Amino acid sequence: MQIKAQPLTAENFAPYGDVLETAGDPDKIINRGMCGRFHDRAKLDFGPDGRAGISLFRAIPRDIPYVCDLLERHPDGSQAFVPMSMDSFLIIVAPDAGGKPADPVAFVSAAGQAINFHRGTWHGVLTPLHEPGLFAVIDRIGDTPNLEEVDITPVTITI
Ligand SMILES: NC(=O)N[C@@H](O)C(=O)O
Ligand code: NI
Repeated sequence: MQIKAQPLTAENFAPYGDVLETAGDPDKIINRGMCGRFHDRAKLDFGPDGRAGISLFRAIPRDIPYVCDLLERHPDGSQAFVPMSMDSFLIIVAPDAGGKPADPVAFVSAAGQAINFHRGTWHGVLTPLHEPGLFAVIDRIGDTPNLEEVDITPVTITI
């Protein structure tokens, strides 16, 4: 199967998670007028037994077309990917169909956008498209594995 990644927007990503971006006016002007705060823009969820963690990922950029043959989800918490460079990256998600992923959907972010997968969202692993592939990842730290992985029929993704 081949799919084309669509531009990432808050609307088209809403079934899967949140898009973090400084679009429009800030919610608050702070720091004596020197900073706009886009306040509380993601639904973070770490479950009753977990806690929030920030990790840094340095991932190898992928070439396009990109073949995705694995999806995963985190049943116990959300996961946010925040690029530490002004580069686009590839986001692959899929609706759930009886505990397995349905056909995937792909998005490509604009520079300056970040995402937060809601708890349990089927997704491809972090997929940078440019060096340095450096991201801050905010997700659940806890005692459970919090990871379900599923091999899928390979999907070729273009942009
Ligand atoms: N496993 C891990 O830390 N990362 C994955 O969850 C991922 O989505 O990249
Ligand atoms: Ni993940």
